[in-house]
Amino acid sequence: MSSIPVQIPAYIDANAKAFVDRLARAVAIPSISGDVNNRKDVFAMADFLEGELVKLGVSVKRAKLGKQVLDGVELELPDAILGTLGSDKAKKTILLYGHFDVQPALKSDGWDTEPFVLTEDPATGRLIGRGSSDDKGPVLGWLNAIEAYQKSNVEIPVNIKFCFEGMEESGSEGLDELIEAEAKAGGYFHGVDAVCISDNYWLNTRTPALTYGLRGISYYKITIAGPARDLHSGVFGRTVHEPMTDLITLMSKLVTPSGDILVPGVEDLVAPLTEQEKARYVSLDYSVSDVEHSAGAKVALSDDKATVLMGRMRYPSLSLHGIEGAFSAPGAKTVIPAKVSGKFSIRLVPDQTPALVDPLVIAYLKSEFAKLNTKNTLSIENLHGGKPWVADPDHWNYEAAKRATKAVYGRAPDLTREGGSIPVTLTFAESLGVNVLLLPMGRGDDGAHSTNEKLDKSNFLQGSKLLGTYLWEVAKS
Ligand SMILES: C[C@H](N)C(=O)N[C@@H](Cc1c[nH]cn1)C(=O)O
Ligand SMILES: [Zn+2]
Ligand SMILES: [Zn+2]
Repeated sequence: MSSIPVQIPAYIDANAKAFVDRLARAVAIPSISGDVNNRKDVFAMADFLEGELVKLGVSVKRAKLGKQVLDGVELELPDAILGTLGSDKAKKTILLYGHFDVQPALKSDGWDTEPFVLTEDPATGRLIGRGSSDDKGPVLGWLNAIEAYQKSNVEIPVNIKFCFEGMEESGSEGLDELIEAEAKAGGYFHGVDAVCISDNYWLNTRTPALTYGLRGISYYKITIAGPARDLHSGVFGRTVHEPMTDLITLMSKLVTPSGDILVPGVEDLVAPLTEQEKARYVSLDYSVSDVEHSAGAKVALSDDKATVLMGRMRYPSLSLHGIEGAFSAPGAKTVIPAKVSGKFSIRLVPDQTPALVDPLVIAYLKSEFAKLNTKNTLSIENLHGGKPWVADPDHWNYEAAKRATKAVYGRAPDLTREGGSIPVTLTFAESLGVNVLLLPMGRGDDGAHSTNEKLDKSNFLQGSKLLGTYLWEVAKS
């Protein structure tokens, strides 16, 4: 069988500057889905992407997803962008999903450069900016690949459906319902043969990967309130129940410093490990120094590679994210905050689901709060959730991606499970009844969600070739 015509990768190399410039224009739009003040930017990013798709001849339909209440403000959810390119009955139809929203980023968080100015470091070839790796680079990678086919006068060998959303970093609100409706007969996604998502990362900085699992998530906000207003600690200290003291005590009961989850019953739901499965982690191209390199410090929980990998891929984790309402500015303000909210999430693995885990968490928080004998009040909210997902890595969709990886990178990919979450992955798999493949573009040290997020220019270009080659190979399956 034929290989992808050489003009396609050659076009990508020859147009590297234009592709990086387009990524810079995308990064410049601060499309932070979790911030009320940036909702207009998420819409601007949808407009930008729609414009770029239309230039490629994609027929675009914007799907309204309704409204949400965020920080007490009612907001329109960003439109999802659905698209179609090709409708040849003789070809397979591949659905591509990605997201155009990003995590928050402020220079003062510790960035070396402006987060929304894509900055190329000539020494390392890094393209630094929020969303460069997660997920604007990969989304534009699909567009680069399609443009390369068209400008090389090579027919795209599959029909393509697009589903790009602007709420992935905030729980994909509204998208499950859309996917379920559009999967039905006559719907936009009906007839799709397989799904491909480029929205995660290699395990390390050397080996391309295909990913066949994701952890789910349950995200909680617990609020403790008491005094009618913030108080002077000299006047009220040791005089009133302090919400911050209650909150810190409660949050300290959730997880041990070595990562064990203390909520009774949560770890018991985890599917048992088999020797066969353990062997897969042992064989992956990975070492503890890879996690230390990505984290930027020697802080791994274990010196054993398989234990570290399983901590990310097949065991749940509970992370404490932040406290809203607490004093956090510079200086030494002597305040007793009147109301504070702690935020934490649990990454879920088979056989855990939010429906099974949430009641355990809520019952435990209530019982631990009762032990504090405080007169303050506790309220618990579940901000969003999603189930874990695991696919068959021997499916033809994966076999096509393995061939594409070999063709572009000259080596076989690592088969990985990702510690992060893309909740709609399972929705696609279940409602369409097809295989879903995760085909990452960036490296393990990209720093998604972190300061100085980057995408290596070589990953952007080689990754665009990989996505184009995958479309070529999957047509042959
Ligand atoms: C893996 C993907 N690129 C990603 O970053 N997903 C987010 C999804 C999420 C869930 N709650 C908030 N964001 C993640 O895993 O954190
Ligand atoms: Zn992402
Ligand atoms: Zn993300």
